[in-house]
Amino acid sequence: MSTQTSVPFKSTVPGVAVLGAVTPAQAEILTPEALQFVATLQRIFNPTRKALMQKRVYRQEALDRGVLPDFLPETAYIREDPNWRAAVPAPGLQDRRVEITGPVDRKMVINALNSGAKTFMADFEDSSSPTWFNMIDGQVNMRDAIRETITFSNPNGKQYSLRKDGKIAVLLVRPRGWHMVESHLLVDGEPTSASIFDFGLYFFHNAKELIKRGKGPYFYLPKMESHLEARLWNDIFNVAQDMIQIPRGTIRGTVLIETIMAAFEMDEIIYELRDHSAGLNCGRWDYIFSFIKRFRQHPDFTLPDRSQVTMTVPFMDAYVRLLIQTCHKRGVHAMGGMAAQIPIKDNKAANDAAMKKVRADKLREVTAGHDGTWVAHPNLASIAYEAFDQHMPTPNQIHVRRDDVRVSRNDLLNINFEGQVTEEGIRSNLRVGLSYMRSWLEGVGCVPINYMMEDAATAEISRSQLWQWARHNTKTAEGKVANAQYMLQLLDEETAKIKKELGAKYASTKYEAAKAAFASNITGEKYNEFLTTLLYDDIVTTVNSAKL
Ligand SMILES: CC(=O)SCCNC(=O)CCNC(=O)[C@H](O)C(C)(C)COP(=O)(O)OP(=O)(O)OC[C@H]1O[C@@H](n2cnc3c(N)ncnc32)[C@H](O)[C@@H]1OP(=O)(O)O
Ligand SMILES: O=CC(=O)O
Ligand SMILES: [Mg+2]
Repeated sequence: MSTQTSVPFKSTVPGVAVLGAVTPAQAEILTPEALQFVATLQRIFNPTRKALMQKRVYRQEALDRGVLPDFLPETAYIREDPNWRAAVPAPGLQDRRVEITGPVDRKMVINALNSGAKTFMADFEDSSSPTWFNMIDGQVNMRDAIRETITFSNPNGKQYSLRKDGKIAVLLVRPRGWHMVESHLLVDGEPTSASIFDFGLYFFHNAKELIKRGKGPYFYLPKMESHLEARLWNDIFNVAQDMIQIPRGTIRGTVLIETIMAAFEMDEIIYELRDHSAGLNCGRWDYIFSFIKRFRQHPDFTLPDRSQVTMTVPFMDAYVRLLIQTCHKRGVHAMGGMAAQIPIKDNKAANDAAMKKVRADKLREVTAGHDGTWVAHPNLASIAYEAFDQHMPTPNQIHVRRDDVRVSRNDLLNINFEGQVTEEGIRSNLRVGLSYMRSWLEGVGCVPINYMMEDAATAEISRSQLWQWARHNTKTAEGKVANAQYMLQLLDEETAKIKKELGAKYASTKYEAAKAAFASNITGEKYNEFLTTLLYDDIVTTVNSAKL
């Protein structure tokens, strides 16, 4: 834990080097057996991971040439077969009407498990800055949470422990996506896949304990772009279960459909994972990001201000409907997503307006047919319960089939709706991007900005919109051309405002580093696939130089 001193760690496992310093508690995670387990998965599966990442590059080249996505002809037999079903919901996952999410920080893990939500998605991904400390400490926190020994003493004197009434949320874990590596663990001289690192350590230490306690190792699987990427997870699940000798099919994974490419492969993704599937989730924020990213070279796919890209615009509405229909056809949960509004403490009227938006979002989800939803903050759980309890009397509504729904390729790509790019929209994206990147570089992956939750996915939207608008010299509502020069001028102005607000404190923040990285991302020239991979080297803190 944070009060302990971190020291270098020497691995005794052949071919495995730990380059991050650890506290004594963190060292308990890095047992030779656990490191060997992760190394085995890495050796078997990392080549496939890398090949799949290369496929994404080729696919982008085709998109840039104008080959837009479509349902795959070669997997039509999977989509068109009405008879196959995925696994039945695992113990503790039948009723998921309210799921709280949050980073793997010790205090927040306790608060989330105590929040009254049905489940808690502990997030190594969008809401975590993947510093070595955060990632390895998160594993300590997961281990202690599962064994119900987790406690926390806040420096302000407040003590935290788990509630004793048996109403602790069921745990699901979201490992980092396929695109990330963990540079503090080398296997045969190469950084480990961050997905394999997060999954492997969590699974190795906790799978049997979870089963003993009547649940299982449950995951959320982020940012996939194809059913072949889902197949990779399924293969890993099979080998991991075999290695610790638990039955195949014990693991459950809920896949976030949060890329435009995956939207065309929903059936196939469930099919690949069918013995391990716990359904799909509408990862709305990454989905918007992906839409902008993948179509960024096409001026006719330019979206208006971020605030105008709501869940009811045609391409978002189509994606929701297709996801619910697909999940229920295959007997699995169709989970909703995250409203970005969070409680506002110092302004009742503003808080009421924000809560009204959350309520409307949850009502939309439950009446559309979702089986549950996400909340970003414990105080939002009751609003989500209200909507789902009123409209979903059963533990889920998987039995409600939506065979009447027809969603075509054109529907998934339909951006015919009113909207504008405004100077305020540009400034808002600049402030979000700058402030979020600053926090991320300082080790915090989810922050309130202007009373909204901002995380890696929402910041990516802001960054990518600016890039796309500059790339196509988009005209603003005020009649300006939003080219690179304009973006950089507004970036200077917004940074100056922040500098003035913070005064002397500014110098001790990472704002300048954030600004430098941001500036190179908003001119419409070189596009980086992810902000997180771009910035990752800046948070790497290796202490051992040994590269095996
Ligand atoms: C696009 C996506 O991927 S969405 C999923 C990823 N995003 C998330 O998971 C969002 C997680 N939420 C958060 O990180 C936070 O709620 C924030 C950053 C948005 C707001 O945080 P704050 O401003 O600190 O909230 P606030 O001050 O109101 O917190 C009050 C209490 O609730 C706790 N809390 C707030 N959010 C959470 C949460 N999601 N889980 C557990 N506890 C929480 C705080 O730790 C604090 O506890 P304390 O009173 O014991 O100190
Ligand atoms: O992970 C969720 C999202 O909206 O992105
Ligand atoms: Mg996401």
